[in-house]
Amino acid sequence: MISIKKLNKYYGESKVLNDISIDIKAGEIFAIVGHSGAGKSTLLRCLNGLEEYSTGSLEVDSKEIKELSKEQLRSFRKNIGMIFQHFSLIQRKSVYENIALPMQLWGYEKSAIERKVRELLSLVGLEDKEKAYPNQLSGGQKQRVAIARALTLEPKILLSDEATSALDPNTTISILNLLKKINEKLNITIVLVTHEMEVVKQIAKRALLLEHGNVIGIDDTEELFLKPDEKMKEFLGEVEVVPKEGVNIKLYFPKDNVYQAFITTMARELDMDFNIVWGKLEEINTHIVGNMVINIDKKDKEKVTEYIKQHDIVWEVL
Ligand SMILES: Nc1ncnc2c1ncn2[C@@H]1O[C@H](COP(=O)(O)OP(=O)(O)OP(=O)(O)O)[C@@H](O)[C@H]1O
Repeated sequence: MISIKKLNKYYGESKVLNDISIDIKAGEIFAIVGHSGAGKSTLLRCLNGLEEYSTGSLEVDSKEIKELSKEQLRSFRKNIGMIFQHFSLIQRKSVYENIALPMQLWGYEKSAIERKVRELLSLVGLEDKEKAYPNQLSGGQKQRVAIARALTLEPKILLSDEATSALDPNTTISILNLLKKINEKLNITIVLVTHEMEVVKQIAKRALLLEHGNVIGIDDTEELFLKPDEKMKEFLGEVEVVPKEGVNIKLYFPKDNVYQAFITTMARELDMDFNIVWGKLEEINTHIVGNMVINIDKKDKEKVTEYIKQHDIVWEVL
């Protein structure tokens, strides 16, 4: 659905996107992740034609964005909804009027607008707020209005630029659940930009890591967090503190394996004690995944690694 190849973007002399290549599939929830200034928003703005790219190709539905005329770009944007960190609602308009606005601008009939706005108010759970004004709403409610407004023209793609960054953790979860529902129910492709790893874990199927305009990783979210490579660890700021004595083995539990009492069974079967250095379980994309570091005596290394190899466990010696 979205195909980006060798995309480069300069602001004057400064290169802010360097040789970006990604394919985003229809119906996917895809995250663009990075620290401040990485180029996330610039990439998102290239996606909806708000920003021009310098070289390379960016196709949406097999159409090269930079080859679209002004008129074509206008109808292209109809297919792309966008939500922002600070909601961008019009303060002097009611919830109903805010949601109705894009359809009014495109000249839809009043009855069609009314039908659509009511359907969307129900989808985002704000049926009782249609007469309220933005300053009478909480942050989460404002974002729900913005989401409804972004969906009025029935876009195929929803772009989200830090849409939960101004919200508290519980409200963030409820907005992410709403985005998941929209993705499943309306089959809308969602591309979201965020600097929050929790957001990526909760919602994204795949993620792209950006740093200073460079891609430093792109993979399934579970893979990225379950078995981070050195760059990902650096990106996450994770430092692994392990004992200097003995051998430290890190075990990665895939989603189907996590509840199995692997460690205790191994201890029993090998008749051996282990030190558990640390371990963590995480929910990624509704799956529970985890990893654990054990510390063993040097003399037991072969026995333990042989045992692990016989099971469906990913592991490494640290
Ligand atoms: N209009 C502009 N003119 C010149 N430089 C710009 C412009 N917009 C962004 N930049 C620069 O491009 C780089 C990437 O900015 P961008 O806003 O895409 O990053 P980001 O990852 O979205 O960061 P943040 O999360 O802080 O918004 C930054 O160095 C920024 O200063």
